[in-house]
Amino acid sequence: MEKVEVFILSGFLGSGKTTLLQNVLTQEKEKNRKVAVVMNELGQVSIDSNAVSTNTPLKELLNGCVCCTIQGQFEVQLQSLLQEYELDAIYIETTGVAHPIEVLDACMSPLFAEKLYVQSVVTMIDANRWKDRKSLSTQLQMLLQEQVRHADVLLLNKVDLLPENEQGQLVFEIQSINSAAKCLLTKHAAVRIDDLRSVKNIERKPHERAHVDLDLKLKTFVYTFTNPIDLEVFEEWLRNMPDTIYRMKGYLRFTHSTHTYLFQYSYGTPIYMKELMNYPATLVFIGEKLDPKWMRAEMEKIEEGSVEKRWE
Ligand SMILES: Nc1nc2c(ncn2[C@@H]2O[C@H](COP(=O)(O)OP(=O)(O)OP(=O)(O)O)[C@@H](O)[C@H]2O)c(=O)[nH]1
Repeated sequence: MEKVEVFILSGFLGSGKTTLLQNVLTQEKEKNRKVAVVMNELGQVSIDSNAVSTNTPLKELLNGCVCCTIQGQFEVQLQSLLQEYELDAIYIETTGVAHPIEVLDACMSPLFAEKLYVQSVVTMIDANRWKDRKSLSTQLQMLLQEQVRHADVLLLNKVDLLPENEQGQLVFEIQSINSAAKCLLTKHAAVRIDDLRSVKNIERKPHERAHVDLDLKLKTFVYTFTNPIDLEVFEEWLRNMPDTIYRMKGYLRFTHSTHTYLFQYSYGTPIYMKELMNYPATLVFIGEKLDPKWMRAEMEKIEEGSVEKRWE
C-alpha cells in the first residue's frame, strides 16, 4: 500500500497558511486526488474551517496546540482519517505558534510509520512581520526563527506589501538561518504543489522548545457581539488597541449593512470580506497579555459606542 503524503503547513499567526491551503486544495481537486485536512486552532472557535469545501474530509483540533497540549487527540484524528478514507495526501495546518518539529514528531508516531510519509514541512513567513520581528517578545522571535530553521520549504509571503529592493535582504537573512530549505517568494501563497515536494531530505536539527502554554504568554479570547456594530467605532478601537494583539479573525455585522463580513487582521492590516452566509458575529483574538476582563469591557464599549452613534 502506498503511504499517504503529509504536508505540514507551519508559520506565524496570519502569515498565510489558510491561503496556501486553499490554493493547494484547488490544485489537488484538479488532479482528482483524495486529500484530507487537519486544522489546529488555538481558540475554541474555528473560523478557518469554512475555507475548506464540505467534500474535503476535515478534522479540527481546537483550543490547544498539537505540538503540546493536544497531541493525543491529534493521533486519534489521524488514525480515524486513515481508517475512514483512502487518501493520497493529508495537509496539516498548524496553529501560528506551533513548533514544526513537534508536529512532525506527532506524525512520526510508530502508529503511523507504515501509513504516512511526511513530504515536507512548509513554513510561511509574512515578509513585513519578519522584517519587523524585533518588535515581538523574545520568545516569539525565537519561535519565528525555529519555524524557519526547521522548514524544508520556506515561502516568503505577502511580498506584494514589501518594497522590491528589500526582498534580497530578507531572503539572505532567512537563508542564513536555513540554507538547506527551498526558499520561494510568494503573493497570496501562490505556489505549485510540486514546489512543496521535490525537496532534499533535510537533516532534522535539535530544537529549542517554544510552547504556547509553557514559554509563550499567548492567549486567545473569543467574543460574540449581540448587535451589529458601527464600523467607525470599531476601526477607532483597532487604531488604538495594544500591539500585543497579533491576530484577529471572525465574523462581524455592521450597522451600515445587512451582510455578515469575514474579518481578518494580521500585522496591522484589517480585511473585510462580504459573506454569503449568516454566521454569528464571533471574533477570535490571539495575543500576548490578553486580559479577558479588559477585552470583554472593550468589546462592550464598542457595542455601547455603536448604539450612541446611531442616536447622533
Ligand atoms: N496582501 C497580502 N495579503 C495576504 C497574502 N497572503 C495572505 N494574505 C491575507 O492575510 C490574512 C491572513 O491570511 P491567512 O491565510 O488566514 O493566514 P494564517 O496563517 O492561516 O492565519 P492563522 O491561521 O490565524 O495563523 C488574510 O486576510 C489573507 O487574505 C499576500 O500574499 N498578500
